[in-house]
Amino acid sequence: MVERRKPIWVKEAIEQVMGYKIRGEKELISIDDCDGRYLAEPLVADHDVPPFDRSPYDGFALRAEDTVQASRDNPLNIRVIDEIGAGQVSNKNVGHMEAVRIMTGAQIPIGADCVIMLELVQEEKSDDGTFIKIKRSLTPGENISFRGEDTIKGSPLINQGVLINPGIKALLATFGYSKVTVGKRPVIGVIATGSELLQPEDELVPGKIRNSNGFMIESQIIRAGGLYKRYGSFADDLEALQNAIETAMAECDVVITTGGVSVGDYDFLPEIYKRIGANLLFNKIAMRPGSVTSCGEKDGKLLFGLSGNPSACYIGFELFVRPIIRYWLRSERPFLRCLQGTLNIDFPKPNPFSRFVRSQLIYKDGKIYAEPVGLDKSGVVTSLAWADCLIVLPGGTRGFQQADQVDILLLDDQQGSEKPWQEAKLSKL
Ligand SMILES: Nc1nc2c(c(=O)[nH]1)N[C@H]1C(S)=C(S)[C@@H](COP(=O)(O)OP(=O)(O)OC[C@H]3O[C@@H](n4cnc5c(N)ncnc54)[C@H](O)[C@@H]3O)O[C@H]1N2
Ligand code: MOO
Ligand SMILES: [Mg+2]
Repeated sequence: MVERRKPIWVKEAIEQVMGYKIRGEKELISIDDCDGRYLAEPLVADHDVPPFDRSPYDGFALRAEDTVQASRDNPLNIRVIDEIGAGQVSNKNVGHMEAVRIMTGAQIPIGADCVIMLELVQEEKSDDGTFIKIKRSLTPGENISFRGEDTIKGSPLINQGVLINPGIKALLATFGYSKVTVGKRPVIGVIATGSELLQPEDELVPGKIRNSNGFMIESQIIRAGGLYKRYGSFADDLEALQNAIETAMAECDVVITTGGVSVGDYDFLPEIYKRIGANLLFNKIAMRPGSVTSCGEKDGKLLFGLSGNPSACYIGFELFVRPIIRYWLRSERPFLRCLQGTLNIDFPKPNPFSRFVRSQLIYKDGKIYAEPVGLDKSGVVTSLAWADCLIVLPGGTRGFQQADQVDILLLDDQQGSEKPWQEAKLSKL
């Protein structure tokens, strides 16, 4: 008699997994290597930016009070007493009816309180020196980028656990972080199971397919911010598989297998959980696809048994493994971000369980829509390539119509969410 498994809610499965979440260690790395990494300490401005009052234009720095009488009919002559480019500092004090020729980015000289652009003055050189003719008045502070106008010393800028993007990298350089403290990446072991599996370079032969899940999971690990360790694919051989899993559990922070978790004759994962003495957190979840997604814990480490069906495998990773990786990387927002939007087409399939539909986001007339992509079957692989979100359709519903409001989980988003999306429990388990 085949065992009957008791399903649990997705929300509960996430809670069970997060019961074993771990914050990873920190490491100090070169700024050159920080792309794609997560800040392990908050970034605080340790000085004002800009650090001095500076000119935003190529022009002349002068005193506004000297220009009060200037007009088209009454141009005033102002003596140019110095010239500075960015990086230079004038040692002259700008006095009455004096100006310093200044380039964009240069520090405003003492005495000056405004800048006029080069295009707005006429420059005249004579034996008596260089003068500019000013035909308009200026106000104090005009055309000055003030010290601290971007950010002031002590301002919190970026939280820990945030992905270092090009803008954050610019801040690291601005504040002198030639080395940066980031979260050490968890090493996730990846094991594909199945006697039908070939390598990408292998020719197809009858009955066999290429291992796509292994590569997909590795890519999902990278997207989540972790490191993968590839153990390759294994035939459905209990002893060999158990060996590989035990080795991976010893060498990695988390281990993922794909395939072999259901009730088939060659689905050996359930037996392996028993044999290695893992504490089985769940082996059935009220969701589609991915209902067979399993997870065990051994000595504080998680062993995820993702489905062999590509779409189920993909979704199992995003819902359960991703938050573990993001939490490890010190994120305060490890879960998928959820938006509410409008279903763009009918989806008539009834849902006994919560359904996660591979979909694409669409922005139309200022509103958010989502539309399923490809065939909605667990064994389908192609739709994954087009999906940038998952529409969540609650279980216990009889299908959905165009214009219904739905929850949408974002797949490529880096911001994340503090909490998992709110699962609607409309059906009975
Ligand atoms: N009698 C039942 N049969 C099945 C049930 C059930 O409840 N009772 N559940 C079905 C559901 S739902 C799913 S999902 C699958 C899960 O199967 P497994 O996780 O045991 O995976 P496999 O049997 O090894 O493979 C399933 C499918 O996926 C293909 N596969 C496997 N690994 C890969 C890979 N690395 N890359 C690409 N494709 C892979 C494999 O060839 C099979 O076609 O069980 C249902 N059956
Ligand atoms: O777990 Mo299966 O993917 O529900 O189809
Ligand atoms: Mg199976």
